[in-house]
Amino acid sequence: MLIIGIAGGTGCGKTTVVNQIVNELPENEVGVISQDSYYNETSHLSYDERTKINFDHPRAIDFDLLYDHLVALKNNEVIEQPVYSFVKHNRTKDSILTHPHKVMIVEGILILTNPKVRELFDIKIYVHADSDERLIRRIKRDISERGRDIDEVLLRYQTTLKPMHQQFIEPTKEFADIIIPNNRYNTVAVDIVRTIINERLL
Ligand SMILES: Nc1ncnc2c1ncn2[C@@H]1O[C@H](COP(=O)(O)OP(=O)(O)O)[C@@H](O)[C@H]1O
Ligand SMILES: O=c1ccn([C@@H]2O[C@H](COP(=O)(O)O)[C@@H](O)[C@H]2O)c(=O)[nH]1
Repeated sequence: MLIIGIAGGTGCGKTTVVNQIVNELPENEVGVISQDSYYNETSHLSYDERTKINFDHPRAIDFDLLYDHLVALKNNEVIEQPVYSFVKHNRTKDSILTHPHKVMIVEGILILTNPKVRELFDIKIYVHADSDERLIRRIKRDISERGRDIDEVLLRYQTTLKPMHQQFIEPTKEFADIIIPNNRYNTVAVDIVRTIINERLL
């Protein structure tokens, strides 16, 4: 199994890059794990308390579960990947049966911050987009897809997204084997990553 970690700040285009890679590979050979599925289970908190969580700090993520799931997949076991709701700020009661594949892609803002998880990656990729570009994309996406308004996104950006990005996310660029510049759609970089995957799969 080849495990690829794709990190980068919110709105940099990780999900988009993953989809571009996956779309060109045979369906049965690639699986995707999202770090977002591994936000801590917080049913013991009220909705208001959950809105105050700092979702951009590494301690918001259940890295132990993510690590256990990746090891299980490596051992050819099927896992139950939790499903997260950005509207409720919590895991739902559902899970997705995720089967091991020749290529497993793990994407998320903080996945390169955890040393144990980082060690499991055969290829580490960091997707870069400038912070103004990321903020614009985040505003548009969170309003249209995640039930937020402009004040919520801007307040969160100033209070947590920006400082956490500088403290935890941007520094993980140094762990990357490949950095994809993604201020514009970068099909050349995606082609290169796909070629590397195909070579490793031979
Ligand atoms: N290179 C790009 N240029 C313009 N918009 C992009 C680009 N990559 C992604 N987007 C858009 O930006 C938003 C955030 O992208 P997404 O892939 O969800 O980022 P991430 O997963 O890193 O948060 C989406 O609406 C997506 O369509
Ligand atoms: O309940 C939540 C949990 C997380 N977030 C934000 O999501 C992004 C990470 O997702 P990307 O798809 O990589 O953007 C992170 O910046 C959290 O702040 C949220 O808004 N609500």
